[in-house]
Amino acid sequence: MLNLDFPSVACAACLLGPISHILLWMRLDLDIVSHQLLVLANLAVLLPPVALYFRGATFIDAVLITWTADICYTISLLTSIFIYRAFFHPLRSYPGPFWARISVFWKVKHFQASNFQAYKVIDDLHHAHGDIVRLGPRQLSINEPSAYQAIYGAASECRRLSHMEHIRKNLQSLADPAEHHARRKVWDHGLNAKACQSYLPRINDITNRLCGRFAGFNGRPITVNDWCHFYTFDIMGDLGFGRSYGQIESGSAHPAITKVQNFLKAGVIALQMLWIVNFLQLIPGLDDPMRELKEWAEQLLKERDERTTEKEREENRDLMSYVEESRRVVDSRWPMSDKDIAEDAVTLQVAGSDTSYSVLVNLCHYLANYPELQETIRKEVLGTFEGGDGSNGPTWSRLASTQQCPYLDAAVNEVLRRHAPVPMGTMRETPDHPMEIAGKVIPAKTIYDERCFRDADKFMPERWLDRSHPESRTDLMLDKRGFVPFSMGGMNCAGKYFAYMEIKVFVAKVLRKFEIVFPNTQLFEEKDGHQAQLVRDQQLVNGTKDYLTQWASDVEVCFLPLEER
Ligand code: HEM
Repeated sequence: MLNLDFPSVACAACLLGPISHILLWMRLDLDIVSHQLLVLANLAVLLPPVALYFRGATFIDAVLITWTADICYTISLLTSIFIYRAFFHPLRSYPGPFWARISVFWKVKHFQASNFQAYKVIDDLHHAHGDIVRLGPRQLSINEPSAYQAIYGAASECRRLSHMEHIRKNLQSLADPAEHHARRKVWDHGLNAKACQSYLPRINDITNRLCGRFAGFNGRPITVNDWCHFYTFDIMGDLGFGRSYGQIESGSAHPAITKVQNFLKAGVIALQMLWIVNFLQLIPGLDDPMRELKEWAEQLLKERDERTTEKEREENRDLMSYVEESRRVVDSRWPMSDKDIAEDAVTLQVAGSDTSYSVLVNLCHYLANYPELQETIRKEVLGTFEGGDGSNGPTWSRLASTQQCPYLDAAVNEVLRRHAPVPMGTMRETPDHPMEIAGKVIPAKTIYDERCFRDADKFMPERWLDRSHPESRTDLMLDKRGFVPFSMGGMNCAGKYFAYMEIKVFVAKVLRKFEIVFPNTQLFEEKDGHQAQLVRDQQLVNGTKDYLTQWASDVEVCFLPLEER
């Protein structure tokens, strides 16, 4: 019979904890190797008892000694991680909640407890601890505009988190700057000013259809959120695959899109613990809405190829026709499969719709809440339509002009400032060596979250007006570098131009046809004045959720038809 020395095994396991922490665990990216580690952990529980049994130990003794070793090892490893993260980690001098130093679970718990208003949790932390806060074991949040260039700028050494690519590989998750740059060039061709203008007739057409639906409500109150979602997704469907999702016509959400939205709700938590996503992906049959959307994107691309000839697609180019070009033009070092193209198609759908939608919802609120602003913008946009019945839409060069439509531009920017569609911004990681950011040396492999305006919590488009404008309030603009809704640098939003176009065409067409009012405007006007406007604005802000992209508060308004002008 094999003699087992329990105390010696327990002592050896306790020693192995800190040694393996220093030599192995601190060097591994746990988000990437999590499932291999899970397999190893299972083997560590199952194999030793079998080996010991065959070497003559009793089955009970073999199991007990393995469990003793596993438990001692786990406790000593966790203690070592705890002591290191709390007192010896290179980020130890940065302030923040104690438990946030120890585990990402602190953040996850507080994000969830805030009812998915993570930006408020982060804002409170900055008020309590200053501009740089330790938000996780190896994560800092930096609320200092002078740092943005160093973190996101084109010359920055910071990268996207490499483990994102291991979950899903698409343009938006690519960490390698060279591969990203090669693929991004193609997108830039499809989303530059010239290309966007070629999409204008299709955007006009979809906006006309939306206005037709609004007219059908005959001034009855509607919650605009769904309609703005239908609008932005239908536009992306049409421009992506040459086929709208038909949501404006049906008045109901496409099932695949509902799935994506549910997925994004979980995404804000999943992003903090990508190792869990790795595990979940291993479970066969587990519902994966993104996979479903990708398969469906592949199907739509196939149908589009069958429906149209290459020549037709070349004559009537849509966004996906540029993305598909990646296969031919991107360096052979990074070959692209049909699945990669479908991944990019999904990126286009989500990045292009779930962002602009919230800007439209919030704009509807402000236009209804500030009737004078609405009338000013209406006068501006009416001057951009040339004759006819307006169905061809406004002249883009006029609509885009900050000289001709200064308040429209200012209102859109003010909404983007106050209600960033990607509320927490995007994360970056320092390189393999420490670097200086905002006057501080930030250790290697640190992850950032990000976030300057007088009366920052007030909706004041005037802060955006050019100095030469009589209503300009440039005194409210302290540091424009704090305005980065589209991020910055070579990995910034590819669809910025498109987004401004879509939003401004929506406003121009809607204001030409309707007056936007709250259902109870009469009541408000009699009872209260500016104070009530501020209260309503604050309610709008308070109801905003962060599901990776912004989930706007419900906005109920009436579209009262105007005499054709
Ligand atoms: C108001 C609307 C929008 C906002 C605020 C916005 C914001 C953003 C942000 C913050 C990013 C992340 C950049 C980073 O990683 O640093 C991003 C990426 C991206 N956006 Fe937008 N976006 C908007 C609309 C659009 C539209 C309409 C499209 C497409 C037509 C689009 C396409 C993309 C793409 C393709 C990426 C990935 C870029 C890359 O990785 O190179 N976005 N956007």
